[in-house]
Amino acid sequence: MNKKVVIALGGNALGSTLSEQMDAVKYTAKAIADLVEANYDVVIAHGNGPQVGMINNAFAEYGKVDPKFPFMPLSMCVAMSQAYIGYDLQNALREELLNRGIKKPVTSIITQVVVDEKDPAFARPTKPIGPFMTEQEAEAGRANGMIIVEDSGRGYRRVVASPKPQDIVEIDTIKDLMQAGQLVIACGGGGIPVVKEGSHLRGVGAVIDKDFASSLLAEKIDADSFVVLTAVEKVAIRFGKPDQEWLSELDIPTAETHIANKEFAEGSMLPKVRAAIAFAASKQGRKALITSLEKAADGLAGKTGTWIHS
Ligand SMILES: Nc1ncnc2c1ncn2[C@@H]1O[C@H](COP(=O)(O)OP(=O)(O)O)[C@@H](O)[C@H]1O
Ligand SMILES: NC(=O)OP(=O)(O)O
Repeated sequence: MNKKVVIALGGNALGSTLSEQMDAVKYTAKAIADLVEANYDVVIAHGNGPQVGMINNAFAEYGKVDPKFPFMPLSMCVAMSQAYIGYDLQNALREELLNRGIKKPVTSIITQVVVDEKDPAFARPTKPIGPFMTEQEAEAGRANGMIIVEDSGRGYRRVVASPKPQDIVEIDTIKDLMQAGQLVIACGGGGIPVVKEGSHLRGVGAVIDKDFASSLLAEKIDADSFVVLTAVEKVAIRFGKPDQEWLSELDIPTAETHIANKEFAEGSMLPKVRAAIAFAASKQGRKALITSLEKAADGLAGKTGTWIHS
């Protein structure tokens, strides 16, 4: 039986602009097609930080048409990001698989992810979205009600609430499509954040971390492995320092110690390690891998990357 793998694609797999994305997805499709050829049943999730901010900004004009929405709601912006990233990714994958003689339908699922309205994350926005800004742009954004923070000397960036994912509404559809042999793209941008109100699902203003949403997705489909693909081949301690040490494996207690020692940067490596721990802790034998897009196949073959296990 094929092994089930959930892949979380980071920013380098998609780029930040439309033209970067169109090029990046071709390269990304090759790395994923390699996994399909190696007989993994793959489900793909992806980020949307730059894209969801860009969509939100682009809709600033819309407020003039419909004063009820001075800003396009973030839930709507996440839905749009899922659609246009999914569209590019789906077509790049379809073409790459066809070129290799593999007949496998590729489908993007508009995915809603349930969050808790009482999640403390709503009171403490931390998720950076959109482009970097100058000080003047940041001032203008603040005047429009945005929360904008300075990002470690690199400029200013808008931050929004990022509640933890609780449930995946379309999970049965994802499972059915996998069962039917399809390559599924789901939980894009962490999923459209919704709260349950009886039978109604109400979109809320947040962007869920795609690493946490993909970890939950991996749990729900009972994946053999959860794989976070980012720009580095391995996780390091003392990252960027002269005595930096790349790690090939991490058990959960050691990972927790490194977290307590602030070895993993908040907003970049920390959520990945936490999401990997969540999957590895969810059931005996489950393992998570953090590696680069280029090394995905080698990583799954046990040759590289950082493996997180119980
Ligand atoms: N301890 C660490 N080990 C390895 N990389 C780290 C570490 N701390 C921070 N990083 C940085 O985190 C980046 C991954 O985070 P980010 O770029 O936000 O992810 P994404 O691929 O999801 O867009 C790496 O490329 C690396 O520059
Ligand atoms: N939603 C999300 O986590 O996007 P990024 O990975 O682009 O930050």
